[in-house]
Amino acid sequence: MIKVAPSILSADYVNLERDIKKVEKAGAEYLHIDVMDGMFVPSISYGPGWVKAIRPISNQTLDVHMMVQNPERYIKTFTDAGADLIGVHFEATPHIHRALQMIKSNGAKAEVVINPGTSVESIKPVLYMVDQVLVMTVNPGFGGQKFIPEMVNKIKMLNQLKRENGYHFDIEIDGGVNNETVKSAYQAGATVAVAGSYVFDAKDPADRVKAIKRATK
Ligand SMILES: O=C(CO)[C@@H](O)[C@H](O)COP(=O)(O)O
Ligand SMILES: [Fe+2]
Repeated sequence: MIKVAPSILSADYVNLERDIKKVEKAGAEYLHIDVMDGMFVPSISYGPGWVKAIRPISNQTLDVHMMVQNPERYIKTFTDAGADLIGVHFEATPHIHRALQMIKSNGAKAEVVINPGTSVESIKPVLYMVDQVLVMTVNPGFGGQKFIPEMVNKIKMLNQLKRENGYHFDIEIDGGVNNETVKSAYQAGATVAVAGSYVFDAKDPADRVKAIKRATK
């Protein structure tokens, strides 16, 4: 069964604690926190203050997706705030190896993220050192977009590289995930599913977390 990472981007910010408790109780192992800087992506979302505020009210893995240009500048701020896992985009820095090293040396799990237009080939040199790879299944910047099915092939390639080299990283998908789109990704080897609008735009977010899990039984 896939692990579920609800993205608070689509939660009710005024009732954030209530929404987080609902998905945690429903069995969501991760909480996905989308940090957007208005440069790497057009939107601006929230920063380390949110991670610090959420840390004491959730036992979930706090999964920080940094959509930030030159993320090295902020890694320590986010690990100090309580992030368990930090994702940095291959496209956001000329120093992806250094950025991943920084995450690990600050005590968090390190994730490399690739946009839909970036190949698996380009991140091969850092696969030996990561705890998780995030395959974007939409172009980053906004919730509520449509899953790009062509990305499933990248999951297959990553899964094969895992097998061939004895790597243990998780493979996460992010964007347009629901109880239907998750199926092919799971079959290809995805182990963690981010879902924002599908979970939080629903009347009952707990049901949606369970529906994603059921679809991958
Ligand atoms: O990183 C992002 C968007 O850039 C995501 O984490 C979104 O929050 C996913 O939203 P949905 O596509 O599930 O609505
Ligand atoms: Fe995300």
